[in-house]
Amino acid sequence: MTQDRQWQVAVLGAGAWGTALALAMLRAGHAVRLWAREEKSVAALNRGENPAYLPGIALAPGIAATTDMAAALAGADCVLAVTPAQSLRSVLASARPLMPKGVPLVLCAKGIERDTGALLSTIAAEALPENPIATLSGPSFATDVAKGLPTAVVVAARSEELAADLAARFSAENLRCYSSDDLVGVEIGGALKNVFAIAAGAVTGAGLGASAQAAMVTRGFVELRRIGAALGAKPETLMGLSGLGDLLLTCSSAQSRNFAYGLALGRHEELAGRPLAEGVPTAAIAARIAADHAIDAPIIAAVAAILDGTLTIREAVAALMTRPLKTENEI
Ligand SMILES: NC(=O)C1=CN([C@@H]2O[C@H](COP(=O)(O)OP(=O)(O)OC[C@H]3O[C@@H](n4cnc5c(N)ncnc54)[C@H](O)[C@@H]3O)[C@@H](O)[C@H]2O)C=CC1
Ligand SMILES: O=C(CO)COP(=O)(O)O
Repeated sequence: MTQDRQWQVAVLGAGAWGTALALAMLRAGHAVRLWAREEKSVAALNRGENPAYLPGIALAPGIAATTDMAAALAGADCVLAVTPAQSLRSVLASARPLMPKGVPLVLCAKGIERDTGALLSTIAAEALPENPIATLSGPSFATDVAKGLPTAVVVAARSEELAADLAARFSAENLRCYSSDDLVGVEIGGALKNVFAIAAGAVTGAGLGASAQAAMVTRGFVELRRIGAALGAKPETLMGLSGLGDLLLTCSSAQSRNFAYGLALGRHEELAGRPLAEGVPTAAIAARIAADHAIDAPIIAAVAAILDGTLTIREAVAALMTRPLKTENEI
């Protein structure tokens, strides 16, 4: 990488994904400052580890971790927002007075704001109207990226030029970034797949079989496309990495925290204190968005009802299996 392509990148959020992306940015040749909420995370990160979120993975030297958001953001050419979706609004409110003017803000969380139904790009546009917004999504477990395993993601922005520039700057030997001008489509794919990953885990946990699993993921994908269409996503985006790609990954692997959450749900195990499962808040708001748009989304509605305790998995399956018959291609 030539010197003029080297950026100062600020990463806000030092959990599994923020740390993995900080490493990816280093590998792509950038200088990286990583903002963490907790002092103890900073001390560990500056020792080359993140035992709370990426246990057992040695971090290459070069990430400058800090709890001082002003120091993290000072002089940044680009900012990655990598805290959970439900905290984005408050994190960006803190960043607002410190944010370098005009630099791209790349949203890396996957979710929809539970209380308002706002997409993360809407929250960001309200909080930081002077910064161009992009999103990075796709099938990418933090541990895989942190270990430098080959991974492909998509970077989207309304400006095709910005998306292509970010994708080129973020790509490295083992991180291949495609670009897209479909910001909303990429966001929706990443947010909604988490709901189906919970459902897939629950199907497995409840012992409903591989056939049920495939049917659920396929029909879930129909619901994702319906909601995507209503919110302005391009259909082909949802057939790509952030959509089908991330569904394939997280609906088939207990490495996914959403799948693991569903697995615990299906097995009637304790749910409190589990790692972050973004699909939990997103299921509730996605069900409301579907209802508000009169979109038929029975799997999302079932997941939301199971999570709020008003439906059992057994009842959900019975209801889904006895819905009126229809042609398959009704979108
Ligand atoms: N872990 C993964 O494999 C991937 C995660 N993502 C997405 O990235 C986002 C973050 O996920 P992870 O880093 O994996 O989560 P995590 O649970 O590993 O870490 C979350 C981080 O955010 C911080 N945090 C939590 N609430 C906060 C708040 N209110 N204010 C400031 N900081 C706060 C925590 O201290 C922690 O450092 C999620 O939306 C997730 O869906 C996307 C792709 C891959
Ligand atoms: O989004 C992810 C991989 O693409 C990570 O999924 P989980 O949050 O379910 O672990």
